[in-house]
Amino acid sequence: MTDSKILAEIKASIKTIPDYPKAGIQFRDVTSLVENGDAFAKSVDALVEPYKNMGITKVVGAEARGFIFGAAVANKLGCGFVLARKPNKLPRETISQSYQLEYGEDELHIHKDALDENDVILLVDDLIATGGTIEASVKLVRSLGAKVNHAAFVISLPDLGGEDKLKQLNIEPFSLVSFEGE
Ligand SMILES: O=P(O)(O)OC[C@H]1O[C@H](OP(=O)(O)OP(=O)(O)O)[C@H](O)[C@@H]1O
Ligand SMILES: Nc1ncnc2[nH]cnc12
Repeated sequence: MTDSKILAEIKASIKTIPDYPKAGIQFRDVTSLVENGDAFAKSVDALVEPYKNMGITKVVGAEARGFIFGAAVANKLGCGFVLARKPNKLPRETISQSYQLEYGEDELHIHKDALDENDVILLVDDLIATGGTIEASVKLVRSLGAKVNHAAFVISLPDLGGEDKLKQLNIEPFSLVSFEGE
């Protein structure tokens, strides 16, 4: 368990931008955390901690902010990192899944040969809001036969219901900091 003082430092490093990218959205900007070397290192350590002895074979992270933390967590766990990318970015054969966001809709692709039934996956992203992105990632991973029951985030926005959606998919969510009613 990461110390609450460290978690408070991590939270304080995240800037909030009102009305970005649309009116009414409180944008929780993880770039300000990543720009702070100490907060970035502590965030990655805290994300890795619960998964050290869980037999994770690969981390999956979604473009673009999921790449930052997903790759760092995979490296610390000593496993591979699989990129879930927006359309027309991956060169080999892919499968795809469309999804809704807090402020739009999109589609994620994953290489068909990146995972198989022997893989145990940890999903990593910077933030969970509606859960649309991570639900699409769960569907992609499971449709390739890999096992996934855990997802880790730096930031949770519980008011948007994403963590509840994940529990219905039999995914245990874990997040470092939460912005609720703020
Ligand atoms: O829980 P959700 O409602 O799906 O929202 C969370 C997702 O939204 C953001 O990504 P975005 O699609 O804005 O793309 P980016 O990483 O390229 O900025 C964020 O990095 C998460 O992946
Ligand atoms: N409110 C928010 N802040 C930052 N990233 C987001 N992705 C979806 N909702 C977001």
